[in-house]
Amino acid sequence: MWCSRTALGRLRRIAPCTVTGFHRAMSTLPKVYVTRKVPPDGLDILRKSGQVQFEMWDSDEPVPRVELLKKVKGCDGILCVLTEKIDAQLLEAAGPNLKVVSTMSVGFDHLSLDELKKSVTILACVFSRGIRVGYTPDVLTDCVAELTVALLLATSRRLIEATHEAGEHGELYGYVVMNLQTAQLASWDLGGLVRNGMRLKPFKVKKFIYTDVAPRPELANMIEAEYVSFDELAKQSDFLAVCCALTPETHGICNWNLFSKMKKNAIFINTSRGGVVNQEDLYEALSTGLIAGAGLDVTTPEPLPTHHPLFTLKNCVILPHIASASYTTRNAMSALAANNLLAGLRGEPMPKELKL
Ligand SMILES: O=C(O)C(=O)CO
Repeated sequence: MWCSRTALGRLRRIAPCTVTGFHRAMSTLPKVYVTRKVPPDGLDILRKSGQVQFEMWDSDEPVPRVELLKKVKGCDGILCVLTEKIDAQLLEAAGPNLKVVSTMSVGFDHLSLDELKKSVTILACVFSRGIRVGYTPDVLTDCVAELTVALLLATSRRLIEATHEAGEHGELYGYVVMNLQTAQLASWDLGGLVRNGMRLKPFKVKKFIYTDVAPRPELANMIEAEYVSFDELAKQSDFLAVCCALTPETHGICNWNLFSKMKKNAIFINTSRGGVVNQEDLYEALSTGLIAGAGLDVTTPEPLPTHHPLFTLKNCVILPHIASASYTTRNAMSALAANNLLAGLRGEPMPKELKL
């Protein structure tokens, strides 16, 4: 269904055989495909703008690739989420009208940036695709930090395991874990450490440490975090929370090299992207007691197949990528994604544009 705001402010289906003035006006509006049932605030912005006609994959499940390739044909804009690979094949399917890709996510590893800025040859003329990209940083960081803390506590206090024991035991006397008061909490994304650290400080964490491309004392001072090398980070942390973006540099960085340097009591948390972890190495580390536990909000692939070995481990808590899943946050993300899209189509600066 292609939709826009009518003169009466209502959505209507375009009947191809009844071409009225209204329909003619509609057909000149830029076409947008929305790849998921996005929360109401974003949809309202698109509808009320009167600026676009859009069709939406009206489901909480990802749009099948074949359908997506069909639907983007001739579109001026795409509003997507992180399950959609925006790559050469998709850009080819969309065709030369495509001007804006607006992703409702802070992560953009599903977008092939090289392809988006690439030059293409059409009828012997070379054109830069010049596609602009919007994304949604900041509006989800509190929600993600909240989930990171929840996952860290659930994993370290073995809450999921404990719920299964509750029917059989009173006080589980042998069930002891390390708590936060004696712990050193680490991350190699300082922004993430600060956001998580501020929430965990009242738990009386002993020390915060981080590594990054370089020390960032101003931000670090907010929680008195100490800059250490990657090796020291691995050796010293009791809790290691990964919050960095997935890039060629961070791909697979959490591997045997890291796990083998960590403490036996260490808890590993990942709320960034599954791709930063070598899952075979993580399985080995968890199943041989090299580290104590892992809490993963993200995996490769997503969803992780139910027969995956990580699911057999009691000391691995796996969630289905829900870090940003609160009503307020998802609405804010959808609103920002819609505003990015509309600004991009008007040729104006986007509220949050990714510089390509
Ligand atoms: O927005 C993103 O990139 C997320 O992964 C949200 O959890």
